[in-house]
Amino acid sequence: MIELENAAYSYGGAELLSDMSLQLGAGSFHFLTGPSGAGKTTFLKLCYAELVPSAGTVRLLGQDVRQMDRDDVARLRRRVGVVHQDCQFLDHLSLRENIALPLEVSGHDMNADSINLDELLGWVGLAERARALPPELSGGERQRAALARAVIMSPDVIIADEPTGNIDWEMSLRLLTLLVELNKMGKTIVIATHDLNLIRATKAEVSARVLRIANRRLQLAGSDL
Ligand SMILES: Nc1ncnc2c1ncn2[C@@H]1O[C@H](COP(=O)(O)OP(=O)(O)OP(=O)(O)O)[C@@H](O)[C@H]1O
Repeated sequence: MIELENAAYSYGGAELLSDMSLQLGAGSFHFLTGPSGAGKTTFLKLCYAELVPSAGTVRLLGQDVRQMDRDDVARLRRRVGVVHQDCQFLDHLSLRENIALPLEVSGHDMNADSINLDELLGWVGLAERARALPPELSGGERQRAALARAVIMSPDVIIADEPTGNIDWEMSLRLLTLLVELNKMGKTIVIATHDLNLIRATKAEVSARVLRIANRRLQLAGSDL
């Protein structure tokens, strides 16, 4: 699904991530940890072709990101769902409209479409909040809405950047349960998190690999977490 071969990334000439080689296979579940500023968000952006490596190669769904044109990137956006760290919404649209936005932007006929928005809202526990405006939502509701928006196109890969950043433990577990469910449906999952307890709590549910960024390198963390 995602392959890195000696990939590196530099901001303004200073190398932040160096010599990363790794394969994230179809249906795999990966956590990504590392100190603040280590480059987790940057790594994820390389994984969903928001950034292009400054050296080496990143292949997403078999395609070299450096060789993608705008159409390729647009196609790819439908197959890779991203939960962003700040989960921004359009404040003047309801929660339901925000979640449906990726469908509308990609020209789906909302009436003819088989995707059941109400079912998705129910799955993330937000059926009752469908008409609420984003500023009226709690942190946990926003995070679950962001997940619903990321999966509405039925992507093969879901990349989540600190999806439990601003929510309590119980809600974090609930959100993670949703991601585990998606993985059991065959989706490839990559989650950046600081929260090692969350990783530990997931171990019983799913066979996840833990990646760590340290000293500009990507490493596989040991089993001592
Ligand atoms: N667009 C940019 N231009 C220049 N430097 C940047 C840019 N984006 C990020 N950086 C720098 O790259 C480093 C890594 O940032 P990144 O957001 O990838 O780290 P992170 O591990 O996700 O951090 P956190 O855990 O705090 O979210 C930081 O020092 C950041 O300031």
